[in-house]
Amino acid sequence: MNLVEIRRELHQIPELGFQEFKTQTYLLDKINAMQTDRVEVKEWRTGIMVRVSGANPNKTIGFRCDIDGLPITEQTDFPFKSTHEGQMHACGHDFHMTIALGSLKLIIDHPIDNDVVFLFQPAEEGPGGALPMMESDSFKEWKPDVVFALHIAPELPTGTVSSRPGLLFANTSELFLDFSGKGGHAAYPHLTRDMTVAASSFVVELQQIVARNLNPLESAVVTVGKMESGFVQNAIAESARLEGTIRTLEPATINVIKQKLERLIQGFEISHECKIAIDYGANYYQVYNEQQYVDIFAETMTTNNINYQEANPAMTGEDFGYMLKDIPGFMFWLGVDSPFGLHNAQLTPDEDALEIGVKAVKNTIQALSAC
Ligand SMILES: CC(=O)N[C@@H](CCC[C@H](N)C(=O)O)C(=O)O
Repeated sequence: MNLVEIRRELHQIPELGFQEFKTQTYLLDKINAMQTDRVEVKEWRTGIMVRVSGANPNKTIGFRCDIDGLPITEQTDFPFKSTHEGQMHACGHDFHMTIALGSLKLIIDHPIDNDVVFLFQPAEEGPGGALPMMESDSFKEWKPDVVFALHIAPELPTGTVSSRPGLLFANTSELFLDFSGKGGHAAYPHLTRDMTVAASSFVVELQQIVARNLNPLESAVVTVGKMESGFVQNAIAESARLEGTIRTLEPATINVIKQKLERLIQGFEISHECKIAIDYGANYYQVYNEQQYVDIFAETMTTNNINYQEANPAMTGEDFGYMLKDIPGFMFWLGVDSPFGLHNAQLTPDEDALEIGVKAVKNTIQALSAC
């Protein structure tokens, strides 16, 4: 299987959450080409579940990958850059899918005792595919006893993997705020309520929630990643929109931040004479790794000459956290040595990491089967 070719083909067709139609067709073609009588395939919305029957099964091992891209315009000069304007695999899901396909092929070609389920999950970047996938009858029928997943890590060297027992990724909540007030002519500010000014002040004030309302020992991040307002240079904007995300290490801290945010909104509605509608979008539960499985993973990596390094918790979010809330398992970082990080329009992961990822996943499945 040519992993680099597959990754490049997938890289060219990034699609947003629950719109991964071309991606699903591409994956199904590859999966169907591996079909044997031990392989069953189910489609779930734009995702896919594949079960490979073991020779003598008494449990099911699950490996999950995410398949969606981001609304980011790629800024690389690669001949295989995204062909979908304004969309990019800027979070490495092209790598995750390729590694899942490569490992699936090895597990089909080299049968193990236990059943293995490969989950190609849509919409990780939003609105979240893990939870609805888990609620499907297909998932319940093939529910794994242990599950794991990986994520590329641009800041780690190729050949290194990393994880930790306990909390790996944060709790997250999306944040969408719509400001509306009385717009008008740029020359008459006293007759209007300027939503560009209101939203700009709000972004600055928002930072005080973490800095001045939370216990400094409770880690949290509030980021506004997108801001829009107005129509033209010489009119005062009647509307503005902020799009962001809240991240915390403790699940309960998210609610503390939301309460403070809502009080801030009340104050802004009075002082700026406007309305502010709030939508929390998708909320993801923390990724919490089971010690026992991280130990097996670390030992398996060392035995297979892959460098294992203990990770720190990160403020990234992952809806895989919902799977780990229900099923024991873990997630790990795969080093891809990119000078540009996740969600950067110039992310350039090292393709040598594909082989290492396949080796890590295949050997981990075998180790989990044997334990
Ligand atoms: C690994 C990673 O980068 N995951 C995303 C998950 C996004 C969750 C949601 N859309 C949000 O922004 O809260 C991340 O941004 O961490």
